[in-house]
Amino acid sequence: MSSVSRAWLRSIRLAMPLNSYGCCSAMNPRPLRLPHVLCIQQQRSKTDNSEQNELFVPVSIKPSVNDDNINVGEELGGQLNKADLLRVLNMFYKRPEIKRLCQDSGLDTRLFHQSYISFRRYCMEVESLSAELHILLTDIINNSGHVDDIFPYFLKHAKQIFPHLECMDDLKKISDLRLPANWYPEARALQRRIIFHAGPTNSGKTYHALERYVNAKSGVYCGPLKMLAVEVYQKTNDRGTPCDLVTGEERRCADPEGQPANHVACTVEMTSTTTPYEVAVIDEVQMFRDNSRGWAWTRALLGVCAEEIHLCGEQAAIDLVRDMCMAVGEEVEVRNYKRLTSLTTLDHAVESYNNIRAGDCVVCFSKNDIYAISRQIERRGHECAIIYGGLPPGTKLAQANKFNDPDNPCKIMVATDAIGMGLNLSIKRIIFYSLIKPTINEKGEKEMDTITTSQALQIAGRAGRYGTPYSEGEVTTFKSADLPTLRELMGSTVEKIEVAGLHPTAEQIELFAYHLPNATLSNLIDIFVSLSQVDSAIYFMCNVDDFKFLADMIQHVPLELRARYVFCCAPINRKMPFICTMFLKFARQYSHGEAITFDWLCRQIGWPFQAPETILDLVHLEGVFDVLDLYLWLSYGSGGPCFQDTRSCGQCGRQDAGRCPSQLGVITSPVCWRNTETKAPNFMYADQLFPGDTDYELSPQKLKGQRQTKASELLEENSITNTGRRMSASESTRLQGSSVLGRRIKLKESHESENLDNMSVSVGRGSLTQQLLKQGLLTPRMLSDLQREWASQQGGRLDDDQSTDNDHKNSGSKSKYKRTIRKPRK
Ligand SMILES: Nc1ncnc2c1ncn2[C@@H]1O[C@H](COP(=O)(O)OP(=O)(O)OP(=O)(O)O)[C@@H](O)[C@H]1O
Ligand SMILES: [Mg+2]
Repeated sequence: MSSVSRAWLRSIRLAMPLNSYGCCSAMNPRPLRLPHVLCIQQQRSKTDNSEQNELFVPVSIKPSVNDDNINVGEELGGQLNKADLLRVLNMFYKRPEIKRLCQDSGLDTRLFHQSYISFRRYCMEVESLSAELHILLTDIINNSGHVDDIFPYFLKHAKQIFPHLECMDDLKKISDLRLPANWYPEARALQRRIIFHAGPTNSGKTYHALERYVNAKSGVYCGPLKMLAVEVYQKTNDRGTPCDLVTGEERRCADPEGQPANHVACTVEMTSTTTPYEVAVIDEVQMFRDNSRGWAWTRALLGVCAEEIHLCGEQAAIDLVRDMCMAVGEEVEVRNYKRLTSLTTLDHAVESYNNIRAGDCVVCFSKNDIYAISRQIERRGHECAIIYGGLPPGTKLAQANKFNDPDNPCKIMVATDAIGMGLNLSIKRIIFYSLIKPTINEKGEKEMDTITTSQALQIAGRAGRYGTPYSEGEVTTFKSADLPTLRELMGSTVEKIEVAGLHPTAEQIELFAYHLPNATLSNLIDIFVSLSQVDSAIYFMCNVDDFKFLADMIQHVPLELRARYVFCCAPINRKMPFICTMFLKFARQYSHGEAITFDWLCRQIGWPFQAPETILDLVHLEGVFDVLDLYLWLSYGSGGPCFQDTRSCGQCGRQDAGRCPSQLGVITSPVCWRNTETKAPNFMYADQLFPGDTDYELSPQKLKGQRQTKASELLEENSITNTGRRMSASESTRLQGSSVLGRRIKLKESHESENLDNMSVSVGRGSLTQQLLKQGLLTPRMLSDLQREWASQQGGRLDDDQSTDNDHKNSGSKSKYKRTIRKPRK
């Protein structure tokens, strides 16, 4: 981690007084909830100025060129002796009076020292000093002037290399985040009705809010996950209310002509704060406290222009919502709900893969575990649906649909906590494979920590959903040793949510850049965070590490600040080098004004590619999917903490900028899809940077739709499950030594109980069977007939062990088929 990041982290530690997750709250107990005015705090005290000052990087000063070669100072006062000059300057530096004067002018010891070094170098090296300074220095050397008289010249120099000294008050004003509600004048002009649907998981909170939404004249649903936004989009359209879908990477219009519908289901980051709605639903509002995404919920609550706002979430967030709304004079009506079905914590762990049965969902927190668990389950003849964060949304949805489909034999799910919020899945029993989740700490190090009560309850809450075949949910662990911890978590109540996230907006950063034109974007963010003031009784500054990481990565690429800001908001996994490389390439192409065509993209990602054969191939493919997602995200230029807050599109002047088809246009004028003069769609202009294949007749939405389809086809076809099945033992051997991940996977595989040779048989067979089923060449019935026929040809009888195996009882004929074919190979 760079020293800047470290400094920033130090500052954010100070800046986040009461993070409900973090150690800060332990060190710094939360003050009583006092009226706002009383508890507004500056994030750090004056004594912390030195930490702030560390963030300011001196600007190098180029000496002015003396064109006419006339050195007036030298002509009047004679040439300066360098040794004498150095002596005088050092004398100046050592004077305590000067130090005091500097301190009064905002120069702490560090800034004073840096300013002095720069000033000394300037005086010693410059071709000709200003006449006044030259004469003053000559006088001091000749004992006819006082060394303190250098101070005004020194201070002028210091202000040149540290421009913030001139505008500290302005910077503090810009970074004053104490009244975030004032950022949304449209919302403030309304008298909004706020209804909080509070209760445990599966209590019908979202259901009741959505009932109101669907029946309203217009509405926006703001969800925490793309999957949830898609679920609402589909359900709303199914009920005959046209509804659009807006996520960072995707736009779907209910209307074939692309006319916006009155209803929109979006991810919370995409909420428009300028479009008026009758009803807004903001789901999973306990996410206010999320360290990286919390700002999006805060923005949605404070900014959405709706007559009625329905919030759904944990009871733990009620007080916080009340406080936030009280500040703007809005009352909160709370509706409490009870869980609709039972959820029982079992008193025994699962312990063996043989005990996994239909309706089970095994939850783990690492991709390696996903691979290992799904293989073990598939080896026992069960098909698995797999959901984890890194999978593309389309694939996740397909997996969820497959699992929920009563006619699909796939009845076991392996998932990470990506399923943990709001989703309705046909799960009978949640099995925690582990209760330890890796997290990245402040120093960027990986830490293993037990999941929080809220996480445990949210994940467990997926079992026994109302309206599914499993009306009684169960939760347990895989290992017996974890059971007491789970019981403790399940018996705890979620801690009150104290603070909601905030994030600097593009406008604020732009104003900072105006005052500090030489600072890098990452540095501007550091300074902003460090200077900012928040009402710490209610708000905290979200973590901006990812933003800064991307800003550092593209710092050397010449970009306008707004475009740079858009790039840095891209939701990418910075741990994937391939994605980072592509991110840089996108930024470079953009900077050169070169079109980022789909053909160009395909060349970069090596399209068309073959189906992955090893886990490393698969990991790479996931990276490719993310790159396609990034491409789509950039082509919409969406997301980011402030984009939809722009009052009107910079290019076309459209007021409802949140719905402007080219959201990037709202921010970075070069790619607005409308012609500035005529306000007519301007496809050439829009397609300048993210054009479609060749067909400029299509609207940008359609072009993007095409790419989206192409992308999701790739994603679908090459999902992890297919790859997992394709992989054989010999193939996985090739992973050995090829990367850390490869080595880890190899290690895991070598510990797996069954031999890999067997796996390759069943795995390969599964894949062919699936293909045949998919192509319609084989029906499930034909398959079971075939299995029976084959079994009888092979000697017909299942051995005793197999016939009593629980797996077989639950998974039907398919598992028998696999066991039977293994025997001859042995
Ligand atoms: N009154 C109802 N009539 C019919 N179905 C309902 C009713 N209430 C809830 N449901 C259904 O029950 C399931 C769970 O409800 P819902 O998703 O609203 O729960 P929730 O409280 O929002 O849960 P979570 O906290 O997990 O998001 C959904 O499939 C929903 O459609
Ligand atoms: Mg819900």
